[in-house]
Amino acid sequence: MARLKVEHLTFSFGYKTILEDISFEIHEGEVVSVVGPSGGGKTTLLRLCAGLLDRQEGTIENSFKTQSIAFQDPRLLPWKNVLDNIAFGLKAQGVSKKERIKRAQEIALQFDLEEDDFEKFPKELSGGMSQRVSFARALVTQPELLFLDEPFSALDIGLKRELQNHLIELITKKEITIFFITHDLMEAVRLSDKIFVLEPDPGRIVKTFTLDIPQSKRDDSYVYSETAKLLKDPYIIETFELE
Ligand SMILES: Nc1ncnc2c1ncn2[C@@H]1O[C@H](COP(=O)(O)OP(=O)(O)OP(=O)(O)O)[C@@H](O)[C@H]1O
Repeated sequence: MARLKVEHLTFSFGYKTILEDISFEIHEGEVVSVVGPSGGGKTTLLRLCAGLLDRQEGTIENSFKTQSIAFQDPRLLPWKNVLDNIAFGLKAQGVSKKERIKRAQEIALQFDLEEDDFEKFPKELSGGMSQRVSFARALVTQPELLFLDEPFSALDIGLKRELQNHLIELITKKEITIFFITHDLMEAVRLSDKIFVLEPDPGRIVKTFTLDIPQSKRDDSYVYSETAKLLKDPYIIETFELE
């Protein structure tokens, strides 16, 4: 079974230690989120795990065969149109041009992008549309492991829910493993099997919450009541400085 295994990871920018002695495992089919205050090192941890930053101390073993990432800012290629942006990762997989366009069109329509938008360039898109293109680009390659860095934060509630539901479908079909970071405890409760609390200065995982009910069965009242419980947890109170 594929897994991401992190052991004793410590990382500094210059003299500032950002992450200290982080260890955890993510197994195939799991959804794991990291919550914590701004500047606590969440993005740094995700970038290290995704191989976008060079490790300093500790080890990271990633045995997933394919992975992709969606960031908070969409990072689309300005010289490519919507479909070509979505299809970008498929080219590297050796998928034919015809098939790339077909798959990009299918996922674009699933994410409520319209045919009229397919030829548009990033500068012609709204923030929400760009987010959907970025999310579609990350999913079109059907990655085994998906890294998400606050991908829903700039979206309106309806769109956020729609994309979350799309992920929940993939999670329910056991088609994906997800590691994501968020400020939003409700989002973490809606989607995660495990939630790590990252306390800052330097970043350490101080608590892990486990949610046992399948994501597809978590209705709003479950999400609200579990989030309310989390908000009373001493580690959450301390980490987010709620008092
Ligand atoms: N390239 C860099 N060079 C120097 N310092 C950096 C760099 N990137 C991030 N940092 C610092 O590392 C710390 C952790 O940043 P990081 O972006 O990982 O936090 P975060 O928890 O993801 O924050 P946010 O939720 O605001 O995105 C911050 O103090 C930040 O200023």
